[in-house]
Amino acid sequence: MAPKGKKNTASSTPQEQPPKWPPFKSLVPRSPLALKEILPNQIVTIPNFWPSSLCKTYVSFLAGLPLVTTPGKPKKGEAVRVNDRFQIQDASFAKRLWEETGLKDVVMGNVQADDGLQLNEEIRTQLWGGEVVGLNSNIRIYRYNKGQFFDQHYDDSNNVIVPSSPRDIPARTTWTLLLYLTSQATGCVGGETVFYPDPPAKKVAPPEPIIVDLEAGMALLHRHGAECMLHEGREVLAGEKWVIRSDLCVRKSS
Ligand SMILES: O=C(O)CCC(=O)C(=O)O
Ligand SMILES: [Fe+2]
Repeated sequence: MAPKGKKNTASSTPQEQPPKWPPFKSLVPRSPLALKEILPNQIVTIPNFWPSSLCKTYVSFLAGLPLVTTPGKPKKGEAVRVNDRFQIQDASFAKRLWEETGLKDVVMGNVQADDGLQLNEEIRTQLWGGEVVGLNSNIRIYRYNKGQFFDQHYDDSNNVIVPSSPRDIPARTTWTLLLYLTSQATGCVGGETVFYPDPPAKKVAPPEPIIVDLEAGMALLHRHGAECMLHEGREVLAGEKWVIRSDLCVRKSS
């Protein structure tokens, strides 16, 4: 699946001081979230992960952060990414996003809506690529204005540390997490995330791409690293697309 090149390794210098992120108080109490399978073992979504009120609060807040426009010309081997970005190492926000939003419960199968993907322990471990221990502290915020996009690329798996008590956990990232804060309903046209399955054999026409339309408050998870599918963030045609990005982390086997 993921050959060398076109990797999403571009990074801006992480900011020092974490922002004062708005609270998630509108998320409790709530009914259980559901995992929706888009492509087996590759793409799942969590519809209505955040209510639109929280998305709106976040977009207003994030617009005040010092976002940096990425250069149009990437370094060798990097995907063309034209958007405004803010990046921060924030273990405390990653922990809150994991534990206080219902994400941990739905990913670990502690709570599961009846209409969601039902997984047993073994299949769950296989799906996520190990024992999930939290989210990557590397939090990325993207804003795409009209004309901006993220060209076709693969996402890398990275070795990370997930802070924990009594001991920090050596981990690696296995799935990308994208949380969409805007959609057509908020005036954003275009900007879909599109996945390109590999053709089943050489000289065979590639399967239809999988187009995921933006939904404000929906989270999308997709497998990355060696089995990452080629994907892109399509050009935004009107309005603004806002995304919060992190990754699922699994315990590194020693
Ligand atoms: O913004 C999108 O739809 C895609 C983002 C993406 O591919 C990434 O963060 O690696
Ligand atoms: Fe990506």
